[in-house]
Amino acid sequence: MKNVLTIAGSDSCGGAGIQADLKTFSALGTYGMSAITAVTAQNTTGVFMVKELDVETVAAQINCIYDDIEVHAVKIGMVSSSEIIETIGRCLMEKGARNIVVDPVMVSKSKYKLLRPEACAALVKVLLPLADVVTPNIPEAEELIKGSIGTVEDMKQAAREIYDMGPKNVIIKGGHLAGDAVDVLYDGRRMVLFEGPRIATRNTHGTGCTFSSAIAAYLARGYAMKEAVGAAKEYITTAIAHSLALGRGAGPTHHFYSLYKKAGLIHE
Ligand SMILES: Nc1ncnc2c1ncn2[C@@H]1O[C@H](COP(=O)(O)OP(=O)(O)O)[C@@H](O)[C@H]1O
Ligand SMILES: Cc1ncc(COP(=O)(O)O)c(N)n1
Repeated sequence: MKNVLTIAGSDSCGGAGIQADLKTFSALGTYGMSAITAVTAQNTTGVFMVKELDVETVAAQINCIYDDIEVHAVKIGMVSSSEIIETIGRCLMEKGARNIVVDPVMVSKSKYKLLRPEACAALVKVLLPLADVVTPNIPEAEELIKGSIGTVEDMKQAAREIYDMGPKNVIIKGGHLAGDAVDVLYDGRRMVLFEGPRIATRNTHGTGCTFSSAIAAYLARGYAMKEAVGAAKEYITTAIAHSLALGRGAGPTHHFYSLYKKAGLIHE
């Protein structure tokens, strides 16, 4: 069994954040662990409250996991303040963490700011250089490069610019553009495109969390980066295709569809 850690925010409605990450880790046959950075009160219609944890609590969660259990990959999601970002950076360096996936969460689909504006610089300075891969969506990539992205060519250029900020690989996710759902992976030498059909649904709460956690799970299982991203793309496409129309807003992805289908529990 491979063990994967998520360092992220809790989403009370279970569609994004820590909850999406742990479901993804389980569905992909890995053992999931968590260090919570903030507790959010949210549902499919929006984020209603955010309570950041203090840095001692964040550090203690990370340290006690690394002191006891082998961590084969770690995914970092919502980290709202510079202090928490710096603490995570320090802990991961001290513990020699490997297979680090950074999802630079900034704003929720429901338009709530999950990263304090002044913490963006710390994210770039501390987390990007530690990342084996960073996975911005289009608005996050635009914020990082301070420019606008409207085409796949723009995504490639953004990937080059973000690569220069220090991560070993960059994926720009195309979920926010029109047309097919195209993601671009850049490793400093080659640009690889992952193309999936765009699924017509409003139920995309937690897609970015699910995708980055799937990459972490596959890296933990020993996949090379390109193969991990390809497998994660298949996973997220299936999870969106069978997403759940829960609540009055954007419903969540379905993590157990592939497993249930294989077990003969789903008949279509
Ligand atoms: N409607 C959709 N149909 C198919 N794939 C999608 C759709 N929306 C997003 N994706 C894919 O889901 C993954 C997460 O992307 P995105 O939604 O852009 O991230 P985020 O949740 O961070 O905004 C990417 O692989 C993207 O291409
Ligand atoms: C705790 C937490 N982490 C991340 C997201 C982003 O997910 P989305 O962009 O789908 O709203 C979220 N809404 N909540």
